[in-house]
Formats: sequence, structure tokens, C-alpha cells
Amino acid sequence: MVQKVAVIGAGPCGLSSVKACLDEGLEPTCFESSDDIGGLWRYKSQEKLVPGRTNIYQCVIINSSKEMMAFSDFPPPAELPNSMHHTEVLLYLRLYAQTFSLLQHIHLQTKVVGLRQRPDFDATGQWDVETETADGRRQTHVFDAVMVCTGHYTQPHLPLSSFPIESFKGRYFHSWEYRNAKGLEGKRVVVIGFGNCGCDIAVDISRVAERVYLSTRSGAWVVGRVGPGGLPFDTTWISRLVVTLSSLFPTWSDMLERKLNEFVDHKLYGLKPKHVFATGYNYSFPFLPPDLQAKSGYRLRLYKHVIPPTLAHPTLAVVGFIHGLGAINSMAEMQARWSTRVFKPAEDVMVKEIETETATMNQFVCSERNPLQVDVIPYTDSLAEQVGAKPNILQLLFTEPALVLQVVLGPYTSYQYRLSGPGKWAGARQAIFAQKQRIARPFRTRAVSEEPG
Ligand SMILES: Cc1cc2nc3c(=O)[nH]c(=O)nc-3n(C[C@H](O)[C@H](O)[C@H](O)COP(=O)(O)OP(=O)(O)OC[C@H]3O[C@@H](n4cnc5c(N)ncnc54)[C@H](O)[C@@H]3O)c2cc1C
Repeated sequence: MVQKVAVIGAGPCGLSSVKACLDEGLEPTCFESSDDIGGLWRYKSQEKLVPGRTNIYQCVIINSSKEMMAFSDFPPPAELPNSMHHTEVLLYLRLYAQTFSLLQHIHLQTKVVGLRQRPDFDATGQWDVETETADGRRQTHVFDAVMVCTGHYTQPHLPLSSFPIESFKGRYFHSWEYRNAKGLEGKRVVVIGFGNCGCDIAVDISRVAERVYLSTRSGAWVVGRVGPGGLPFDTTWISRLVVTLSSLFPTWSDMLERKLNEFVDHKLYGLKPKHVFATGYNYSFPFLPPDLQAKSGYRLRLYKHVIPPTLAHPTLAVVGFIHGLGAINSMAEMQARWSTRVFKPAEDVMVKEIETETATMNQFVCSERNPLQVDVIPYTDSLAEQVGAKPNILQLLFTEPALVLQVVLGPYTSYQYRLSGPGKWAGARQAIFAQKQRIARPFRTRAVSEEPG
């Protein structure tokens, strides 16, 4: 029977996994390679960047809302703004960890360097987890189950093979390295990539640079956080503007061969540009057994995006390795709750579902560049249904009409998944109306923006 669970990583997904284990009466031990919790949400200054670790830039503000980022049983304090700065997300995560006494289960500066099925895995489902502490001490521990919560923004994807970059004399770097616009004052900068990071960074640099070009392969809609007159958002069609050198030319490589030299030779603008590659990330699990590795750019073959279907026991869960429109936290929290109560249908059932789902998503949402996408609500609902936590809107309509209005008309939040079934939180109703209440906890702890990495 599963009792001892290793949780790898103490970012948002690791924290909610530790909590899910505790809720189910399991014994979690969380290994975190850095010296603090918070994962991606701990901003590190340039000199503290460690290859293989997640990073954010100084200006990161969440791209959803604080209610969408909330865990289902922990509404963010009313004092926090709707569009939280990364320091406030970190604060929220610290409060979450403190409130549910998660810290005592976390071993900091302890990196997982190996994960192997034990020789008697077919009988026991157990794993050998090899860890290394900051002072180089290695240890192997036996666990009944493992939850991998290591994030996936650690390995910058630099598409240099499409760029004759050797002939480019300006400076270039990936958004992973970007901290702030310092050093870009008065420069001409090309930001390549039109995702969240690309847009954020282009805006940030535009405050000090002489000119910023944002490069995209295709047009897109841009939705502002606040529109004119305080309306919630404003939409602007970004045509294939300058934005893009690549739109001037059919392919990216053409673009660089023909245009970059002009930049570099100062013919076009008379200044060397800088390039910021906001071109996404590769992913891998360096410590996983080879048969469970996935090729970058491919969807992992995981049942419910969590469990490898081919293992004799469902004792390995990958949490938070997907994304969709919205926040990761609530989806990942549901994955954690689901995997701690794991059940295992026959292998062929899992494989069939993976194939059907992959085909559907490839048709509508995913691409080779974006293979981790899911349809958030149906996906989270499907997990919730299996742990008995899917909200029954019809029933709620009679018992909690105000709540239904919030669930149906309000922002997509995770509170609705604590309304019934196991793990039901008595305060879920209050959580829905969290904006109106204050949390009786010291809120103004240290707002951390610079931390040791
Ligand atoms: C710039 C940027 C902005 C974002 N903005 C948003 C947003 O607004 N809203 C949103 O929902 N999401 C956003 N995201 C996505 C973000 O990744 C998730 O919100 C969230 O941080 C994922 O949590 P995680 O726990 O999976 O990973 P992480 O936060 O990356 O944490 C992983 C942890 O695992 C540890 N770890 C890794 N390997 C090991 C190992 N071998 N042994 C031990 N520990 C290990 C790491 O040190 C780290 O602490 C953003 C991402 C980026 C890059």
C-alpha cells in the first residue's frame, strides 16, 4: 500500500502535491534542489542564475488573475491585487505553505539526481530515489510513490539553427536570462516570439530602448489587463507589423540572411540591435529512467497527463507538466489530488484514451511547438469527477444559487472543486467570496524580490 511519497520540487505544484498527500493521510517527503520554496516565483538576479533552474524577470505580473491562480482551499488575501506581481505570488505560496504546515516536509538544497524502479517493482511498485545535498552527500531512499513537480521552464529553446547567427554582431540572449531592461537604454531591440514572455519583455524594454520590434510568425490578438475607462480588457489586433522581421520574409532563416546583416552593418538603423529570443523552452526529465523520457516537442504519453500507462503500478505521477488557457496551479492541484488517490484501469484503456486525446488536441489546440496544451475546464473536470469533486451545478442551483452564479459567471477558479466529495473544505463557500473577507494571518511578511538562488 502506498504510504511514503517522494515529491520532487517545491514550486506551486510541489507544494500542492505535499498538501494533497497530507489530506490523504500519506507521508510526503519533498526534495527541493534550491534553498527555498516557490520555484519559478522566486526572482533571482543575474549573478544568481543557475543553469537548469527556472527564472522570471523583474516585471512579471501574472497573466491570469489572483482568483484563477488560487488553490481550491486557500483564497489569496484580500490585500493582494488581482494582477499579482511575482513577489505577491511568492508571498501567497509562503502563506499556503505556512498555513498547512508544509515546510516541515520539505528538504531544501536536496536535489533528486536519480529515480529508479526497485528490482521488486512489479511486486511492490516502489522506487529508489537518489538525492544529493548541497555539500555533495548522496543518499538513496525508498519510496512507495513519486510525484514529479520539477516545472518545465528550465531549458531555453534557442532556434539558432534557423538563424545564421554567426554573422550577427549584436548581442543576443534567451528570455530565460532576461532580468530587466538595464543595459538596453537607447538601443534598438528585436524580441523574437509573441508569447507571454515576448510581449512582456518587449513592453518592458520599450520603456527605455530607442525602438523595440516584436517578431511573430503570425498575427494575434492582444488583450490588455485593463482597457479604456477601467473596462476589464481591451483588444487590439496586431497585424503582422514590423513586429516582425520574419513576416517581411517567408521564413525565419531568409529573414536573417537578408535582413540581419543590414542591421549589423548599421545600414538600416545605424545601431547594433540586441535580440531577445523569447522562443520558449525545451523539456526533459534528466533523472527519469530512459524508457520514461519524452522527446522535446512531443506530448508525453501520460494517462490523464499524469501517469505513465506502461508501469506495473501507478506509483509515478508527473504534476504540472501541461498548460492551457488560464493558470497552472488549479489544474496541477487537481492532478495532485487525483494522483494521491490513484486508481489504475487496464493499460489498454489508458493507452486508448491517450491516443484519442492526443489526436483531438493535435487537431484543435496543440502544435509541435506547443505540445503541452490541454483544454483546461473539461480536463480538470474529468479528474475532479474521478475524485468525486466535480461540482454538480444543478444541485447547487437549489442549495447555493449565489455560488452557482459565481461558478458559472465568475472567473474560472478552483474553489468549485472543494464543494463536495473527499477533501471537502468547510470554508469553500467563504472562499468563493474571498474578496469580501480578510484573512486573519499576518500578511505583511517580507516581500521578497531578491533572494539567494
Ligand atoms: C515568465 C513566466 C511567467 C509565468 N506566469 C504565469 C502566470 O501568470 N500564471 C500561471 O499560472 N503560470 C505562469 N507561469 C507558469 C509557471 O511555470 C507556473 O505558474 C508554475 O510556476 C509551475 O509550477 P511548478 O511547481 O510546476 O514549477 P516551478 O515553479 O518551476 O518549480 C519547480 C521546482 O522544482 C525544483 N526542482 C527541479 N528539479 C529538481 C530536482 N531534480 N530535485 C529537486 N528539486 C528540483 C526547482 O528548483 C523548483 O523549485 C509562468 C511561467 C513563466 C516562465
